[in-house]
Amino acid sequence: MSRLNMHMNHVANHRPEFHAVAFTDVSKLYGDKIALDRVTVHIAHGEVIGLLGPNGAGKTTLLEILEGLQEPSSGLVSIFGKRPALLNPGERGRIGIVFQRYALPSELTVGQLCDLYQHMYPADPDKQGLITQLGLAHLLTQQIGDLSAGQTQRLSIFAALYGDKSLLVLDEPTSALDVRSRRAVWDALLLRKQQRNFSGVIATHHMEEAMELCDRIYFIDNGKIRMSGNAQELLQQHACRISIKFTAPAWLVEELKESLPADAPLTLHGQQHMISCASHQAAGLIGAILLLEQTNGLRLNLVVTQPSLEDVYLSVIAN
Ligand SMILES: Nc1ncnc2c1ncn2[C@@H]1O[C@H](COP(=O)(O)OP(=O)(O)OP(=O)(O)O)[C@@H](O)[C@H]1O
Repeated sequence: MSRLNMHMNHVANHRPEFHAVAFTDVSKLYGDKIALDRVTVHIAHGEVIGLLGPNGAGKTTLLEILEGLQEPSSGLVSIFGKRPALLNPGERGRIGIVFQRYALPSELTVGQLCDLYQHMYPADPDKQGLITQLGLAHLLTQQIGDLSAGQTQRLSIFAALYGDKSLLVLDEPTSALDVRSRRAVWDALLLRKQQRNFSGVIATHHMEEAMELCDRIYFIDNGKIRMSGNAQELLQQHACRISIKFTAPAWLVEELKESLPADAPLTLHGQQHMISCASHQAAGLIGAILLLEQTNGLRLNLVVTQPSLEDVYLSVIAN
């Protein structure tokens, strides 16, 4: 990295206005419950981050602070260089939100709400395109109060994406969606991202969603950030183990056990045996099993599984 880049990074880390969102050393207490514990998350302009963590980890609390619905107990929060409470209506209008508890006006029809958004954001030319992409075209005359949970969620995503948005704050935006609708929403988000280059923060329980949509992923647990990076970095930082699964008669398993390294345990899962090993051990062990298969004329149904982001997550959260 050049000295100029290093200097710019240093300045950016200490000047919140250089980030779209700066969460610096933020804690939040509900009574004596610590929901966020000295959390620092900086989101660059045009960057979308993912928040992954178990139920009660603090994801919604972080998003609610960002939205100005909660005040932090300590620490600094800024959006485009300002405290959330000090944003003017115009600046607020450039934040697209999907919240679990955010209700749309149930007495309007879908079409009326979309028209209202067109009126609020007259410069956005693509109302019809977004309606079609999000699978809302056949629902325009339906009252919002009569929509299913997934249909309501797709309409909330329309409301978040439509208009000149600079920041998206999405809390489990596809939790109620079927597989096809979820992918349609991802496509719509990625397309708008290409066109608008907004920043964003997405809390989700879907690893695949985080990998598809986010430039960087934060694992949060018990109010603390445990790990962050892009998917590749997270996999590399955390040396996860490879699993080698096979079926074999007991005598062969006993034979194999004698040649296994002490740190590559063999366990039985139903009918399947599994060896969990470090990546540098995998090739040798696979070779040994294939040799046993060949010399004994057996079919051992060997399956090798590389660690996934979900494995990293589970192991980070378990620790
Ligand atoms: N208004 C509140 N009053 C008291 N405690 C709260 C309040 N809101 C959240 N909490 C607590 O703070 C912690 C963090 O909750 P939060 O809703 O931020 O978790 P989350 O990561 O979004 O969980 P989930 O994945 O289940 O949505 C939890 O222990 C929760 O019980």
